[in-house]
Amino acid sequence: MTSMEPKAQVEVGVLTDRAIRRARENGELWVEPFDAALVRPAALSLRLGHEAFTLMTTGPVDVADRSTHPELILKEPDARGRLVVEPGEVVLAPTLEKIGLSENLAGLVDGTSDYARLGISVVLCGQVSPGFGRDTGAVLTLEIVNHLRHPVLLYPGTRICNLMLFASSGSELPYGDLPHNYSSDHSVVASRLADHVRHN
Ligand SMILES: Nc1ccn([C@H]2C[C@H](O)[C@@H](COP(=O)(O)OP(=O)(O)OP(=O)(O)O)O2)c(=O)n1
Repeated sequence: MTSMEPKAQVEVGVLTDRAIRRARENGELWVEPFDAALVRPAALSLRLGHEAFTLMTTGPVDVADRSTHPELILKEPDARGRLVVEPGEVVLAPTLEKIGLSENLAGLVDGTSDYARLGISVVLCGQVSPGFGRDTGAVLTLEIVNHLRHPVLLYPGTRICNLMLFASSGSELPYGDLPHNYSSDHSVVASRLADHVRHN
């Protein structure tokens, strides 16, 4: 992808379907792979990627101490390519799409209501900063939790969350310029919290 310099003005407020398509056309928004059916009335849907990791703890987690953080254990799909999530398990999985936002856009990502109604949380409603993925594109990381008493089977490659996009007034320090950022991640990356949490 080419670097995204702030270009034409995007519409103010939440980007609706027409504005999302326009933002893609004028380079404010980059999505790969893109499917026109992902564009919703006021959001861009994203699909579950093909890799998943379970968060495995062996003891208490001190957020400031990386050695205590949960380990990311790769999960194999079942024989039919489905992702099995056990009750109470926390699974990190990338979106299928890599996205890139110019400095003029910000986003909020949340699971779709279809999943919430089944007792499955997909993401802890994350904010996506202006400039996220601007240089190379980056996946978003989903934190999938099964709140039911039995396993659930998920289908990689299918729609799982919605990214609401907002026109911003242009960030002075875009996310990709911050240290310790997730702006070039092409797969799930463990929490970097230990790098910047304050030790008292
Ligand atoms: N489910 C999500 C939500 C967000 N992000 C990406 C987009 C955000 O721009 C970036 C950082 O999100 P944070 O909420 O951690 O924002 P901070 O501003 O605190 O960034 P950091 O923690 O990297 O300093 O991670 C993600 O990959 N998956």
